[in-house]
This record gives sequence, C-alpha cells and structure tokens, in this order.
Amino acid sequence: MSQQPIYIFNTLTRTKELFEPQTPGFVGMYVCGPTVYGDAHLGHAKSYTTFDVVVRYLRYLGLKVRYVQNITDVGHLTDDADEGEDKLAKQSRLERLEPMEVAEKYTNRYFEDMDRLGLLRPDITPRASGHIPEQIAMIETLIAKGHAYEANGNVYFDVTSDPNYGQLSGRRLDEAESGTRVATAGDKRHPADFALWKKADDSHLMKWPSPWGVGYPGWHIECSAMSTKYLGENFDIHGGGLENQFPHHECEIAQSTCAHGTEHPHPFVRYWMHNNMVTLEGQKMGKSLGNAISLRQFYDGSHKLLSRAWDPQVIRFFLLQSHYRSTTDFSEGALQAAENGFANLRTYLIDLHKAASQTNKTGDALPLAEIQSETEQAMNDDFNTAQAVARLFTRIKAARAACNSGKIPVNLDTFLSWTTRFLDEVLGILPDLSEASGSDSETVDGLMELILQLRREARQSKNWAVADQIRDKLTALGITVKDHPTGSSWSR
Ligand SMILES: Nc1ncnc2c1ncn2[C@@H]1O[C@H](COP(=O)(O)OP(=O)(O)OP(=O)(O)O)[C@@H](O)[C@H]1O
Ligand SMILES: [Zn+2]
Repeated sequence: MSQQPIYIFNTLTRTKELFEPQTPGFVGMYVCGPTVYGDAHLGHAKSYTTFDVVVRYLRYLGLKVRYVQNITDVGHLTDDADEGEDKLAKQSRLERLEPMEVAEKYTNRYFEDMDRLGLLRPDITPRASGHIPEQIAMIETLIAKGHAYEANGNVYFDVTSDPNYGQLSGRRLDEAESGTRVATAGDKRHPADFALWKKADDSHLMKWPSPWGVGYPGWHIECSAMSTKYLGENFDIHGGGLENQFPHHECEIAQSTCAHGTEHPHPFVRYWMHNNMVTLEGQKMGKSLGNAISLRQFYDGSHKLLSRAWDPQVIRFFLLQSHYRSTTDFSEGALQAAENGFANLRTYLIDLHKAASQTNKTGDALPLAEIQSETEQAMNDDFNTAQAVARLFTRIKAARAACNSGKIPVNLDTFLSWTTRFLDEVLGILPDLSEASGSDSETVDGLMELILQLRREARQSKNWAVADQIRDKLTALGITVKDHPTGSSWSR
C-alpha cells in the first residue's frame, strides 16, 4: 500500500494539489449523476469510469470513501438559460409514459449498463425528486440571507450578491452582462441570475407546492442540497464532466457557499475534478447533440457506426488508456486496438498462471516493490490510469518473456497475486482467465442434454432399470436430476 502523497488536479486552482482529506482516513465524494431521460452513452461511461477508479484506488489505499452520485429526474431543462422544457417531461411525452416511469426506466437501464462496465454502485444514489423539501429549505435560506429573490412564483439566485461568483469557471459578471447569448429573461434582475425554483403551469406534470406557489426546482440546487445532506457542508471531492463546470458547478458553489457561509477553511468542496469529453469526429458526444452511441448499442453492435458488438471490458480498457483530463476521440479503429491490447494482456496472464503452477521457479526475482511503487506513482499523479496500465502491461509482458525462456521468477506467485489484485480491484480490467471455461460449460450442457434424452427414451419404453441407473450415476457425479410432468432438469 502506498504511503506516497496523492496529487489531484483541482479545477478551482488549475493546479495539481496535495490531497488531504478533511478527516484523515475518510473521503466524501460527490459526482453529478445522469439525467435519466435516455440511455447512457460512451461519454457517460468515461465520466463514471473515471470516478469509479478514483473511489476504487482510494479504497485500495485504505481510505474509507462515501461515494454519492445523484440521479437527476427533474429540473434539468433543455436550455441552460433556464428556458425550454424539462428533459424528462419531454421524453415522457415522446414515450407516452409518466415522467416517473421514464426516470425509473432509464435509471434501471443506467445501472444495468454501468454494472456491465464493472462500475461499483455508489453508496448513496439520491433522486432530485425525492429531496424537494431539502431544496426548498436551502432556497429559503438563500432568500433570507439576501442571495435570492422571488418574482412571480419563480425564485432566482442573485449573482451580484456573491463576490466570488465565477471562481470556478473564471467567468466575470461584466462579460455575462455584455454577452448577447443570455438576454435578461422576464423576471431576472441580472442576465446571469439563475433559477432556483420555477413556477409550473397547469400542463406541467412534475410539480410541488412551495412557499412561492406550485413549481419545481432548478437543476443546480439539487446537487447543493443533496451533497450537503449526505456529505455535510464541506466535503473532499466533487466530480463531473468538464462541460458541467459552467454553469452547473459554478452555480452549485454559489448556492452552497452563500447558504452555509464562506468562513470555513475550505468552503464547500476542497477538490473539483472534471473529466474531459468523449468526442466523435472532434465533436462532444451528447444525447442532446444527437451523435451519441449508447453503451447498449456498443454491447450489441446495433448502431450504424458500429460494425459489430463490443465487450464491455474492452470499452473500459479503452477508456482507461487515456487520462481522464484528455479527450477520448472515439473510432472503431481505436477500440480495435484496445481489444488487441486486452487480448494480449489476457494471453500473458494465462501463460503466467500456467508458469506459476510449475515447481521449478529458479529465475531472477521480479522487482515487486518497484513495480508496485511505479504503478501507484502513476495513480498518485492525478489518477493517471493510462500510465498505470502501460507500466503494468510492460511488467507483465516482461515476466511472461522470462517464463517463456525457462526462467520462471522465484516470486512469480506474489507478483501475479498483486498484479491481478490491482487489475481487478483498482482498474476493474482483469480479463477472464478461465481459459476454456466457456466452451467447457457448453460441452457439459450438450452432454447433459444428450444423457437426459437417452434417459427419457428409456423411461418411455418402460426401461426403468436403465433410467434409474443413469440418474444414480449422475447423482454420484454430483448432478441432481429432477423429473417434472413436462420433462426433467438437472443441477449441480
Ligand atoms: N461526451 C461526454 N464525455 C464525457 N463526459 C460526458 C459526456 N457527455 C456527458 N458527460 C458527463 O456525464 C454526466 C451526466 O451527464 P448528463 O446525463 O447530465 O448529460 P446530458 O446533458 O443529459 O446529456 P448529454 O450531455 O449527453 O446531452 C455529466 O457529468 C456530464 O458532464
Ligand atoms: Zn450536479
């Protein structure tokens, strides 16, 4: 286990900073979850795989991590400037479902897709719609402290009341003022003011009573309210995609610091981490941009840009081969290269396992401490998975070359046990090493079908002795045969 310092690139300061958890030994981490109105795509996979590896690595180092990732099921509008329709409401119209049905459907599908990608489930998955009272309470605090105002049933955050507004994105208010993109909409006092609560008209499906009338929360307030509820007013790491830096995270900081006060040593979040984008021909991949390839389409090869299905583990391997702060431009060629690399990794590991079962291990010892340290160093340097994977790969390849030349390292067993643990526990890319397990089980299934068929025929011709003999022999082999009115089944 590494005793070395970890450095995290903090978007807030644009530098790599020494990671010091607020409470030694414990880490609170919040990551913006998906807006559940469609299937997760490769861009989401990059974002959530990035933070999955962060959690896994910190746990590997012995830290206790509480990982909170929300589900946005209300309030995310099709337009960032507080205009447009709610993304979920729009989808519910298209699919003729209740908005909550849409949310449930895509939440379930999201987890299924991420499970296949080997992502650990968050410790808490709060839904925005399940935390309306917390959001209302926070808005009330902001109004009481003079940071928000009500106008015609809407509540807006007053950006001019926060001298630090713009600290994350580097945007200045005078720029927003002169910008033409966001005209001051109706009730807003300043074009950069953003909605905390929106008034709902009669046709609106998701709405709640509030001190300002019936309405629904703005998108940003959910993350401030839910992160505070589960991680406290100050916590260690907040993650999300780069495009969330503005407006979403800028607004989160404004809401949380203004509601809770800025006098804390580390207001709100200590380290802001942002993953870069998955692009397709240089363009951000996005549901709303219409160029998304969903994970499901990768898994079954059904998208027109794909020539075939792709193994989820290969996708994960592909994503981890670039640093999370680099863009990942998707092409099938790049995925093919990752598949080849992953297949090589598997072959090397299978060979190493075979070599490990031999008794004549007389080759030079592998420098395990050095190998561990260089791999951990890569991870300590802002979670550089690309380098960690490359270093491990080189070491595994070299160990295999030593074995092939008849010099099986004396410490091959400990080397294998650590590398497989790291690949599995931290990177989540340990290939399936059961060499012929797939075909073996297919053969057993085929043989059992044949045996049960022969037994059926024996029973049909009332040859009970043979039928019983077959069953008893199978029982002796640990296979139980059960007879039903419609046939027989087996288990072991
Ligand atoms: N192409 C991408 N590459 C990397 N991360 C992405 C990409 N697209 C979205 N993300 C990240 O995934 C997370 C969830 O995104 P969310 O579901 O809110 O996206 P969305 O805006 O609804 O959909 P989209 O961006 O696909 O139109 C966010 O942190 C977001 O930054
Ligand atoms: Zn968020």
